Amino acid sequence: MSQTRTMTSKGTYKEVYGKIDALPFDYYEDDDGFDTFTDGDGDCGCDEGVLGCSDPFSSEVKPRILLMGLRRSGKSSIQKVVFHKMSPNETLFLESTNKICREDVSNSSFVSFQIWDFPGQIDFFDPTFDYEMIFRGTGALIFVIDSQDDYVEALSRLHLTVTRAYKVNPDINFEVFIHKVDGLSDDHKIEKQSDIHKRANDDLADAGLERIHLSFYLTSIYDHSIFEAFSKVVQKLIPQLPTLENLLNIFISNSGIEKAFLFDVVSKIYIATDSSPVDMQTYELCCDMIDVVIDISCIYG
Ligand SMILES: Nc1nc2c(ncn2[C@@H]2O[C@H](COP(=O)(O)OP(=O)(O)OP(=O)(O)O)[C@@H](O)[C@H]2O)c(=O)[nH]1
Repeated sequence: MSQTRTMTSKGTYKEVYGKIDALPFDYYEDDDGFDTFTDGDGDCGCDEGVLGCSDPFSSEVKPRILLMGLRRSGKSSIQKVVFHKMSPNETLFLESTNKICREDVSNSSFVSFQIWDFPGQIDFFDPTFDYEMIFRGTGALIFVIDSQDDYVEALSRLHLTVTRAYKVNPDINFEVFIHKVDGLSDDHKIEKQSDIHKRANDDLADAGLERIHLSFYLTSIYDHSIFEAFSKVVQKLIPQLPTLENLLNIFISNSGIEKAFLFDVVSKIYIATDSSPVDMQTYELCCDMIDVVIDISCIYG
């Protein structure tokens, strides 16, 4: 199969498929029908010692996280900011995604999954798309809604996506990111969240599908909310989570430490925490401390 696989300095692998209409049926087969390109950052090569990527081309099946939503809702920005450390302002210059972009995130034995970024404009329910294959191997479907835009169309697309996906694979975790909330006041945020929550659940109830559970998050790439939301999405895909939580509970009760997070240092998502509630300020402080440690280790390392 003609495809490009590159590794960025952040420990992520990326495969880009040229033509989305070539993806479905022969996805895993050799096929020269794919156009290819790299991620363009010229940032290839695996720094094995730092990132611990012992087997970069392992064929092991990883949980799949899909990023879906209307055009310009912010899907690629989320991926770039969380996994490529792109600064939020740089996302203003991102071009629209017109190809399904699949990326392996393999930072540690716990953080190992694939992200599939879908172009906003595709109709993946077109009969030529093998959406069954896509949903069958999916662990989480993140649907991004631009909260600064009118979200009527986004809600109907969300409903369509979720109902189709659920029929194929009822085990998918459905995660809705109410995104770009940086432009909203606190009251407005809560208002939008409850409105979107209500409308999305009403649509499901009308279709007799109230058993489908949607989780909602208020997110923005301009603060830590996107990292926190992604942390929660990833945690649901980690089978060892209860054990990790228990270990952290034991750790804080024996050490007198107030709060413990187990971080993926590369992305700054936390893969587990003890069972006391997460206070956003503590999480932000820990993220900043990680940055300080990395900066200092760069100076002296
Ligand atoms: N204010 C604000 N703008 C954001 C946020 N996230 C993304 N954006 C902006 O939204 C615009 C679209 O972002 P993209 O990431 O290209 O959107 P996309 O969903 O990948 O778009 P397609 O590739 O066309 O499907 C960019 O100008 C981003 O800077 C956010 O949290 N807040």
